[in-house]
Amino acid sequence: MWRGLWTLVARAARGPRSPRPCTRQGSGVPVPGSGATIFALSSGHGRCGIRCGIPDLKPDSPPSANVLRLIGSCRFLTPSRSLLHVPPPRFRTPLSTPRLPHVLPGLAVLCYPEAQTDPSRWSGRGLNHPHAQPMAQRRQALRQLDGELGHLCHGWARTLTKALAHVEAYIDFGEDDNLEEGVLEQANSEVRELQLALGAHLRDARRGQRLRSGAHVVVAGPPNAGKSSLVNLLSRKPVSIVSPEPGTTRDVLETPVDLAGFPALLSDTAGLREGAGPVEQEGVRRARERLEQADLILAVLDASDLASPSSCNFLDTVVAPAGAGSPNGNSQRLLLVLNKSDLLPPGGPDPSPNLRPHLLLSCLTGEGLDGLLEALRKELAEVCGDPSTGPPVLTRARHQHHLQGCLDALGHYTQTKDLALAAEALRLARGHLARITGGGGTEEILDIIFRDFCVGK
Ligand SMILES: Nc1nc2c(ncn2[C@@H]2O[C@H](COP(=O)(O)OP(=O)(O)OP(=O)(O)O)[C@@H](O)[C@H]2O)c(=O)[nH]1
Ligand SMILES: [Mg+2]
Repeated sequence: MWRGLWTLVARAARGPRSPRPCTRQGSGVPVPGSGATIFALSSGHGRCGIRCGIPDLKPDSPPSANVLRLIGSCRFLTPSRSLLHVPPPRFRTPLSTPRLPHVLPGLAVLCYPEAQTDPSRWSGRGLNHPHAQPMAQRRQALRQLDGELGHLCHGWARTLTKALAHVEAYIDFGEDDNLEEGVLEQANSEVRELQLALGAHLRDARRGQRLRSGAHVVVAGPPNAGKSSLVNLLSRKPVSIVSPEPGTTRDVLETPVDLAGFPALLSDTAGLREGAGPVEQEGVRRARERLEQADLILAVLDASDLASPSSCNFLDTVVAPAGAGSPNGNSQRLLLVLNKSDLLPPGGPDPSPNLRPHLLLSCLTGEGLDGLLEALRKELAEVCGDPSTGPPVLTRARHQHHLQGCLDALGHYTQTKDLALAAEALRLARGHLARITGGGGTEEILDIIFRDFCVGK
């Protein structure tokens, strides 16, 4: 299988855009040629890929050891699965990552369908899946890899181990060895602080999930406002049919996109209006359903047609409630976009001074797109959590599961009156953290007991 892979790599590298030949690196079996190809296995939802690049080999500067080690570890591809060669010009470039300083823009991408690998093994090393690597995801993954979340968990684990050791010491030596007063109270207060910290962190978990899977951004508005044009503009591909005929889009069309550095699932929807035929009505029903699930609504109106009944109806039924907050207290995020600004008189007054804050855009000319992307970046940073500023968020279900298990066990600790059961709850809690951080063995507990108390001496 590797021979086949390398043949493809070498063939890609020998193409017209890649004058340099390749040699195999990392596994010891050379591929004819004098240069060197570095590739990186990467993965994402549903498929993964291999990205190839020619390293910038300076005479006294070999490719980084990281690269070579990764090549040696590419063990997820199995011979039974076929490789799909995506030829130029569909290269995914540039291949510039902080961890691979020697790799130049990629020569080829070998996409590998239906990979059943654990994405977390590869994403975040600067080698993410070629179609799913918005900056925010990459930053978040790098921060997790660099250990920010790890440091946090290790800190919690240390606190918990100490509390457990002190409770154990109290049970085993409390009467005979005259442990200092307040040992239990101290453990209780540390556990309470830990509960607060874990609870706060877990509340961020949904944001982490959005960062991993993409925020749901729904484009909605009255017919003919330019919703599909906007979806095509943001996704930079013709996802939806655009036509001057109102009611062109009738179903929900989804496309994954990188929106201002954040991963998002962008949905185009049918124009909201009453009294259309049954097919369009079904489209409208689906659009409304999708709106309810949106993390962020991109509400699009025709700036030159704000007084039409469909525009007014949309403002009343979708835009106003989102701004005012829903009955259950969760107001939906919404960005109001007035499209077709090119149809307004140049330099004229704002067409709608009484509307809530809005952005003027022309999908036709692209004017206003930068402002929209900046507004999207701010909104999505709120929705997903901005990995460059906020605390590291939980993007992995496994971490979330164990932190929740730890928190539940701490809840039992605080509730039970039986000291033996309380210690068992702490042990359980520590076990959950150990699944993330490792450690948590008996030696650690004993070390703390003998360090902190004058027992058995
Ligand atoms: N002048 C101008 N025309 C635009 C602009 N954006 C879209 N259009 C035109 O408006 C018409 C409708 O655009 P669509 O993107 O199909 O609108 P839609 O909201 O998806 O329409 P439905 O799917 O029917 O609800 C098309 O003829 C577009 O070319 C714009 O910024 N300026
Ligand atoms: Mg449309």
